[in-house]
Amino acid sequence: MRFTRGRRLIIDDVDCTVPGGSVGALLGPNGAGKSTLLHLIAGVEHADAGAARLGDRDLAALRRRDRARLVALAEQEVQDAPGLRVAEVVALGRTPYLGAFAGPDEHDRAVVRRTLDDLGLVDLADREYATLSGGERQRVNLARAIAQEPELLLLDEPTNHLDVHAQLTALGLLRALAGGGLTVLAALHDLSLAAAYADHVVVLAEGRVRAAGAPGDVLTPALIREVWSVEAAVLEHPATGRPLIAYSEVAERAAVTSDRDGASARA
Ligand SMILES: Nc1ncnc2c1ncn2[C@@H]1O[C@H](COP(=O)(O)OP(=O)(O)OP(=O)(O)O)[C@@H](O)[C@H]1O
Repeated sequence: MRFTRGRRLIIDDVDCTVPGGSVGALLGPNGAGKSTLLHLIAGVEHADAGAARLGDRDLAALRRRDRARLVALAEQEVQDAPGLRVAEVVALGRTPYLGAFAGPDEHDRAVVRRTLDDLGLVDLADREYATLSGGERQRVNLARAIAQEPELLLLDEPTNHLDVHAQLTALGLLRALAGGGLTVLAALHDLSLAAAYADHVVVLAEGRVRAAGAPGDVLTPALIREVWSVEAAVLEHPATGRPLIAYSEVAERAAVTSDRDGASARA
């Protein structure tokens, strides 16, 4: 997939795959192109070349409503919720399933109730969305996307603003949903959190895939130094055995080269 803004190449022949029914983490420094890639997959932006596929379906070729039944995108802020209460914002996730003049049916209401419960939002259900704290809003945004019951769930920094308990709850829920067949792709900045919850990581740098694969294979000190310009040790979590990244200091900033030979995904 390729995408330019004006004359600037933002996404440069990115070719990556997230296995179905798994949690994928999209990693990379600020400005790497993570949000743009999520927008391209979700159909919010349109690629100059290439396509995002879910199985063998070209997502850009689908009608908007059909695509919304397959793909949900949760961003950090919901802009279109003036005066809406939390339960109403979450119920917006059911819009792709409603008939032209029909209201929500029992299944729609049950999905909203269950999702509010899963994300600890029952007590906030009647609160106005605009009055929520940053972390509360983040959970509502996530709930709205989950209530959409997509096959592919795209999340832009879903743990931003969340306290540790809420982070683990949200990522644990995503893992459970992936166990039921949902495919998740989440842009994350916390490498240890990604390593703890993702089956597959894709590292973007300057609009290109720098590496992709299992977290333990990809997140090496050398790659972290090269992509983020930070010195880090990669330890083993004593309880889970997952990679645990311990940063030590800022490294001299290395130029990201265009050599992609070392990448495990074709870029
Ligand atoms: N509307 C826009 N106009 C011009 N450039 C843009 C626009 N939106 C994004 N960009 C540029 O595209 C590049 C990729 O941005 P993007 O938001 O996808 O990065 P990101 O990896 O999500 O970054 P972050 O971690 O900071 O959220 C950046 O250089 C950004 O400045």
